[in-house]
Amino acid sequence: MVSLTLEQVTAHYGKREVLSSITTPTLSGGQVVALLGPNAAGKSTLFRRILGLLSGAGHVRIAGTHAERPVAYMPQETRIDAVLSVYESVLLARMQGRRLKVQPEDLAQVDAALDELNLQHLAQRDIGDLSGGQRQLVSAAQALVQAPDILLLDEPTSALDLHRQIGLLSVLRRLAEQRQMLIIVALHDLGHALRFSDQAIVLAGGALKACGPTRAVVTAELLREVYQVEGRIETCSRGTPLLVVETAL
Ligand SMILES: Nc1ncnc2c1ncn2[C@@H]1O[C@H](COP(=O)(O)OP(=O)(O)OP(=O)(O)O)[C@@H](O)[C@H]1O
Repeated sequence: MVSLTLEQVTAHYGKREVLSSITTPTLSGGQVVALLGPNAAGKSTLFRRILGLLSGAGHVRIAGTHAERPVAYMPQETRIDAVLSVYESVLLARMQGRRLKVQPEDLAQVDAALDELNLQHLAQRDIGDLSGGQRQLVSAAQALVQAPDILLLDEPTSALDLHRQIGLLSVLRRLAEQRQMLIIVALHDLGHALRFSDQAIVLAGGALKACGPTRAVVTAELLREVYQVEGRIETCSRGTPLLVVETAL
């Protein structure tokens, strides 16, 4: 099974160090990990560092994969390319780094990604004509279609309505289990993190504040210290954790 371990990982833009010595326990496939932290905490930077797009000290150790490209990434910004249809853009994402000749398996993966995210009805539309939320789902499909062992998604629900936020996070949770993928998803909604993630990594000011089971990590103390918000976590009658926010400090 795939696993990811960060050992004293740093990252810098020019001379400015943005991540300071991040070390995590080994994160294994089959689970969803929420990457949490306030604006500018370093979440996107950590994703870029894991992908090898930024340099820095320490080690990003990935084990248990034989895939040519084990990690797929959905960036925060969704690019627009008006000359491609949705189907073509997802196929293009699939073909990156592969043979140029499209195989039946590639087309099957495109259909599967579009089906998973309920995007088949948009398949022939120009990607530049889509709404912001539709574009965000297509971007998720472009990452999913690569059938990675590790999937990194940077705020994939920020443009989605509530129904689609829950839909996407439910799909991710199921796929993590079915495909034994390790899915790391940057989120600002701590309620979603509590409901849909197994583990949480919390960054603040480029440093690791906490890493562990989400319910143990997302506490009233964390809300106060990291988010400057007074609140509490309750459990509803069905056992689902609920975030109750009282006031910003
Ligand atoms: N390309 C860049 N060049 C220089 N500094 C950058 C660059 N990208 C990000 N930074 C800085 O690195 C720090 C961390 O930014 P990052 O985008 O990783 O935060 P984040 O946790 O993803 O934030 P948000 O929740 O607002 O998306 C910030 O201080 C930011 O200004």
